[in-house]
Amino acid sequence: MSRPLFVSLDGPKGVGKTTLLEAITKVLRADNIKVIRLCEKKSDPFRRETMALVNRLARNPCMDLEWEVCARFADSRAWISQHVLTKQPPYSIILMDRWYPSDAAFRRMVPFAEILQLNIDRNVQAPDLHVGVVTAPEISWARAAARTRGLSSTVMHKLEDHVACTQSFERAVAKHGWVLCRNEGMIEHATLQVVNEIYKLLNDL
Ligand SMILES: Nc1ncnc2c1ncn2[C@@H]1O[C@H](COP(=O)(O)OP(=O)(O)OP(=O)(O)O)[C@@H](O)[C@H]1O
Ligand SMILES: Cc1cn([C@H]2C[C@H](O)[C@@H](COP(=O)(O)O)O2)c(=O)[nH]c1=O
Repeated sequence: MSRPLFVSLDGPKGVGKTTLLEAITKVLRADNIKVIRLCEKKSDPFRRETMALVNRLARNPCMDLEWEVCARFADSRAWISQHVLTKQPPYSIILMDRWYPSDAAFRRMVPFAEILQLNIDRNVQAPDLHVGVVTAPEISWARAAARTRGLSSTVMHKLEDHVACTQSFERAVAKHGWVLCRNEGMIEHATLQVVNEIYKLLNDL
């Protein structure tokens, strides 16, 4: 297959997505594979306005605002799909830090399935391999808090919200058949699991 293979890693805060992406990149590049590392947050030209809206939603939770937030995230991903993903070189692997349904797992009012549909309706590119990274919420919460940058969340401040978000990701992974990667153990184990999934996919193409 000459088009790039699109792999996304998603999951609650602090589960180790960035750490894992770095480790996977090293392993693949050591095998002479062209790896393009992307991050939804940094590829999105409308990010500042959207996060301002997410902040407003956190202060004033209501259905209309929540729909607006979901639509904006989906619009941004449609933009990235069209202007960034299509520009990547053939025979490469795109590793994306967060993609849909990231925001869906943070939402409490708009149903998960409807947020997925918003993305599908806008032709947001679906990943070839969708990896949901999780840990027990207490572990990711503690790991995130111990980082120099801390939790680094604009709106996520309570462990109970993080627990709900983790459960939401776990349900989505099970329901949609995404690859579940538990990262409670050593990072090398999680890395090997995801790399093996990527090689399986490459072999099947
Ligand atoms: N398997 C592991 N064992 C121990 N510590 C780990 C493991 N994986 C990641 N960590 C550590 O956990 C912390 C959170 O990891 P990381 O920043 O990669 O998470 P993240 O999912 O990218 O977070 P965010 O969603 O906030 O961007 C980091 O300090 C990282 O070094
Ligand atoms: C905390 C939080 C996050 N999101 C969405 C916004 C992005 O798509 C991701 C990234 O969040 P991060 O803080 O950069 O890890 O999640 C959200 O929609 N609502 C939230 O409360």
